[in-house]
Amino acid sequence: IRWTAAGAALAVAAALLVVVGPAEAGSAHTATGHRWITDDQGRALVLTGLNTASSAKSRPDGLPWIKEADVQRESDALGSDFVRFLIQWRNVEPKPGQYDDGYLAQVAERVRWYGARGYRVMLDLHQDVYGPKVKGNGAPEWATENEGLPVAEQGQWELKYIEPGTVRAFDNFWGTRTASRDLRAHYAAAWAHVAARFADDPAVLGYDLMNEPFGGSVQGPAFEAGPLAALYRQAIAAVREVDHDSWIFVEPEAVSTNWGLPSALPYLKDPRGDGQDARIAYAPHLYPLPMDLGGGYTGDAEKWVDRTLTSWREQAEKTAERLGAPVLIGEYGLDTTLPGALRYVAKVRAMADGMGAGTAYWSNDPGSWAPWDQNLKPTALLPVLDRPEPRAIAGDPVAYAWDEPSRTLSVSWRPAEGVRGDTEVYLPARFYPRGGVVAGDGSAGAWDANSRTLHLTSGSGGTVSVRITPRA
Ligand SMILES: CN(C)c1ccc(C(=O)NC[C@H]2N[C@H](CO)[C@@H](O)[C@@H]2O)cc1
Repeated sequence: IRWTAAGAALAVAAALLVVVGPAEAGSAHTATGHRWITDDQGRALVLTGLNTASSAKSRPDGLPWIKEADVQRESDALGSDFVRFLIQWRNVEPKPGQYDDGYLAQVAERVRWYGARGYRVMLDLHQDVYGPKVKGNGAPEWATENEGLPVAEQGQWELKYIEPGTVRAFDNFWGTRTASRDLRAHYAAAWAHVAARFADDPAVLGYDLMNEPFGGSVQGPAFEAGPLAALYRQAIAAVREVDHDSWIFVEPEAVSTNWGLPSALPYLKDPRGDGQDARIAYAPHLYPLPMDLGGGYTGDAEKWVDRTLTSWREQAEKTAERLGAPVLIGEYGLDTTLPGALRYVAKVRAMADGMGAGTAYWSNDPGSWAPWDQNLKPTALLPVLDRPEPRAIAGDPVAYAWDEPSRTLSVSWRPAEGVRGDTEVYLPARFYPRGGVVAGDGSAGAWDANSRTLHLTSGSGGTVSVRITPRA
């Protein structure tokens, strides 16, 4: 396959043909239509944050660019409470069966920086284009069996995925060909080693088993329901041997679902249990192809992106329902200097609110995609990401939404048996300089000016619905 604009446009058309019609806010698939990641008080968590960091892909130490002060700055600037933290297999297992615990200690130190500020951390065993030996990142050289086949440099990095050497390396990993060793067993064992290290770390929420999986010469449902599901089952079993409680996040094949095409990922059983006891979460990425093709969110590109968003949500909710899983959008983002880019980001956040999905923006690396520039000064993106949001909802969430024109954050929930504590919402200074005024049910509890969090009690009745506006 050669990814041409025409071919990609065809993919978009195919994606949009599967649209059954917009999943309206308030449809069965919004907040009360799925499971939630909950805290130790049983509260539903709305996880909001960034990916940290793309720089880990290329740094020899496999670590992000940040220092502890950068975590403090993010917390002060965005009020975020979640981070998708990239780690590299090449650093976890530099030699077959030999693990670098010094690397994991470095990772643990950064996890501590986030945990000390109330963040929950998802560890993402990240790859793009398999690994350095085939001009990508992620896998160690010893696990890259490209059999001498070439990988030519490409003007568009994505095209390296379909170079002969890359496809061969993936085929040997997935067992589509017979590799010299069982690479999937090594991958699962590496995850078991990481999970054993972080199983008792209170800041680590869970593990994202593989970034943007690619099936090599096997694509689509044959890949997702075949080798990918098999690897996930192997890794889930390995992790559960050493870590009973962390959440395990699974991603679909990227090349189609990023754009709103369906996933064929099947239900993945958690040895921990079924239903409410299972802790498998669905973590798709969102990158509408029309935006890549059209360069922004205006005119025709905006129309096509909107149709892609509708299709993407429909497909993500269908897959999450099949998996019995909460949804966390593991990546969304763009060059925010593109026309209409900030309206797009705001739209994605509003869609995530309607889905009851967490979000991790791609990425925190200083530059035109990020909330800060190369001098760590705020970009125009920062105020778009720094918006009011529930953080923890003390019951079964019904809906929540931010309306910027009226400066109103609406939150409603049904108190639930066994759920303790208040509903907590983040109110950024830019909209709520003196805190918030609560109208509706429930009463405003303590205002924590330090974390800019308003606590809402649930009262003793049925559904609680509140609207929070700025205090004059
Ligand atoms: C051809 N294939 C397999 C392909 C094409 C395009 C992407 C992609 O844009 N991914 C979106 C972002 N995600 C990564 C990090 O996970 C970033 O580098 C991409 O911008 C992925 C795969």
